[in-house]
Amino acid sequence: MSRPSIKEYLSSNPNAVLVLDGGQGTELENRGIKVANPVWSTIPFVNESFWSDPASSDRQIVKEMYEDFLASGAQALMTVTYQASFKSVSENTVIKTPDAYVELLSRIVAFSRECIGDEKWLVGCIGPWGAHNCSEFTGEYGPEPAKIDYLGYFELQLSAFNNNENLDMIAFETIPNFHELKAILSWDESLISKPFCIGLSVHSHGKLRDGTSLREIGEYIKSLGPKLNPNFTLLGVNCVSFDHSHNMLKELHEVLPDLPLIAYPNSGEIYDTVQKVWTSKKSHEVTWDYLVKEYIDNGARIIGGCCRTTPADIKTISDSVCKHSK
Ligand code: MET
Ligand SMILES: [Zn+2]
Repeated sequence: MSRPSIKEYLSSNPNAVLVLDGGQGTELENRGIKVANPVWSTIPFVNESFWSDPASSDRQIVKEMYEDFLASGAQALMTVTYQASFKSVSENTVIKTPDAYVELLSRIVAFSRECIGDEKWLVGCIGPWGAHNCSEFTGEYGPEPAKIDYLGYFELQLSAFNNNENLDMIAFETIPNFHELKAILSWDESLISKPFCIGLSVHSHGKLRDGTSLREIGEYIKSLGPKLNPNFTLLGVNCVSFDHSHNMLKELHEVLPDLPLIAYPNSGEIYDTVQKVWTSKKSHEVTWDYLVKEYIDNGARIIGGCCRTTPADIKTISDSVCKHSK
């Protein structure tokens, strides 16, 4: 393997800030893939023609997306597996058995690795429990969120990713509910056996979608002390409001000054859930350059973009990271 462990790289290069890629799902949509279905951006991989037809246009589109993110300066790139839990895949596609599911994930990861080469870090993306019922931006997990079997939901995807040498890190993304976060943080090295990061889904007013304050989350993590899984590498926010994202990082950094943070907000556009379209209205009060500096000043070690951010955004981020990191 020609790249170092991402965790070791971050700890032995304390001033390094890595550039992540942008929103893969919406980028594939921009490039013509129809993602409006229960497995969202994973849909192209579910069709057998993706693998069997060398002229598959979806294959070409995914490849070109990675090429463009790489050319923009991304050093860590994510698999397109946000809505690819066993539940979502087995209930909504022809892939029904655990074996066939694990094979699907292994093919996706191998293909993504082929696209990005051996030098870059590949991050296995896992959406939240709420991704299967579209509650990741409300955090409303029903009357008894503490009783949900989070491990049962994640287990197969998690173990497939743990066992895949092509993956350098696992990312739990857009986590909107404190019970879910606590569950993930309770899993030891036998359950999460490689470096992992957690992106929180935070409302623009600065609280987790379920209303928990970021301070409370930080205090909770501190209270875990040595019980924390040593593979826990970064905490941060993803798919949050562009204009408010720096304040979220600041709050996390204040309470967890030694923990490396990760930030990848969305473009600032709003998703209209009725019309199922993104409003092109961006209310940018700040610029990427401003945000990147704020993120770095507040402990960010990985910076990228989430939904509706494009290779052009990643290029801007990458230039700002060069400018502001030491
Ligand atoms: C709803 S957030 C989605 C994050 C995921 N990494 C994607 O862009 O596909
Ligand atoms: Zn997103």
